[in-house]
Amino acid sequence: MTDSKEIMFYLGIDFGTSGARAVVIDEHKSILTQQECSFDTAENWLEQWREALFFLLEAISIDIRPKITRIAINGTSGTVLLCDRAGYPITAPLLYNDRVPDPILERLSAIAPSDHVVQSASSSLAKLLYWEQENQLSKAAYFLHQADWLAFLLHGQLGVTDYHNALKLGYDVEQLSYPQWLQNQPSFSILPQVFAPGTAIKKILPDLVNQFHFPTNCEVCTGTTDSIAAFIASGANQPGEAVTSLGSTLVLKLLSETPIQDYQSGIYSHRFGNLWLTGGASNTGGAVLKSFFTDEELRELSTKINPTQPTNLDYYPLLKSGERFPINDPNLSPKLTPRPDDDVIFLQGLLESIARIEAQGYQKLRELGATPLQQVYTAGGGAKNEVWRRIREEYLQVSVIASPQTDAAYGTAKLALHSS
Ligand SMILES: Nc1ncnc2c1ncn2[C@@H]1O[C@H](COP(=O)(O)OP(=O)(O)O)[C@@H](O)[C@H]1O
Ligand SMILES: O=C(CO)[C@H](O)[C@H](O)COP(=O)(O)O
Repeated sequence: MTDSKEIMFYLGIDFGTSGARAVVIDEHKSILTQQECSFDTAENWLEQWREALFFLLEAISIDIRPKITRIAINGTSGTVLLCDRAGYPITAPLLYNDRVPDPILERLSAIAPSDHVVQSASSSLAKLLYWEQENQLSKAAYFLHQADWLAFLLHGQLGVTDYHNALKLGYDVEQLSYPQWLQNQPSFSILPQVFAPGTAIKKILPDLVNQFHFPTNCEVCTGTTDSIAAFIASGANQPGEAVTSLGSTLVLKLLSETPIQDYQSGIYSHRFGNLWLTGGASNTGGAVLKSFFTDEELRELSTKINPTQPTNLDYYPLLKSGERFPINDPNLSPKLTPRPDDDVIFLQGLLESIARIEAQGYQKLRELGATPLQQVYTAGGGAKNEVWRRIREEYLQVSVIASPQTDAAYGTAKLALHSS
């Protein structure tokens, strides 16, 4: 197989909550192919991720693969694992929504600043401390994020991450270094070295060149998180532009000239070039809708909703107690009653309530000094719901448009395209 010097394609792979997707683009950001697969069960995650990765590579046409010169992968933010010197996982991963037991929170508050984003039972650092307490670290050589480990399967390089994934581990994205309080921890030696998202790290492994016919100069880059990938996909790039991801969870990201950090409301800021992606992730979202309705029912029932007649049902849709944003309260209870007999009205109440939480989130960002909201793009499974878009426009009082591209994998392919 000869390497192609003229034509260069870029592959982005998104590992979301319910499945994985791959998108290949050319230098003009036009999509050449899209592939996807879903995860079958909520167990054996590492095996499922590995299989999904290689399934997606195989699914990309043999005509396209030899021209892919850069690959980047995004994962869910806060999904982490421990592995040994050879990259073999020595624990099952802890997922983005897994929570550590309460005593770990006391350890966290003893070592990290009180208003830091790591002060959460689901932060990456909380998970590291949990494993430390469980005596897992003596066998571990590397603490990695999901995206780091999947990239390792392609380039063979361990101990590397990006500063989007590393934020919830405690990496200081303003100073671009690990803070001293983290460097003082005994587990510091197993933390990954941090690069800008989309940095080319290493060429793809020779075995994979042979197996999949990638060019020998194909580089694997550092990745990002799923929500930031969806933001990049949207094309939003001006302060005041925001992307709401209506996936399993509700995630808000507003591009701001100033970073915002507020523990009480679960707000934090990712570095985004010279700007800041401010926002937070709520536990409400599509997973709650899915617990009541199939996708088909959501589509059907939504067409019967009259958005000009609000229900005034005041729900707080959660699968279980605990909220992160716009109220950071691990004990906040779900509120899903009263349930009307008519499913159309019930769904409308759920959609309105999630829209209200979204509006409260943007309002909070404004109060704390973020660049005022101008326009909202929408990504994720809920983006295709037109009646929800209209309901949300009412609550947000700015225009709400479906992202021209909503696929996180497309955003990650763009990251690979712009990589250094
Ligand atoms: N028509 C619809 N209206 C609102 N939500 C929907 C609709 N169809 C699917 N969803 C929601 O989209 C979610 C899946 O979105 P997706 O972006 O694939 O999530 P993730 O990658 O976070 O798992 C599901 O939880 C489902 O409830
Ligand atoms: O619910 C989540 C699944 O990944 C994350 O918490 C959400 O994506 C936000 O994380 P980040 O701001 O780091 O991208």
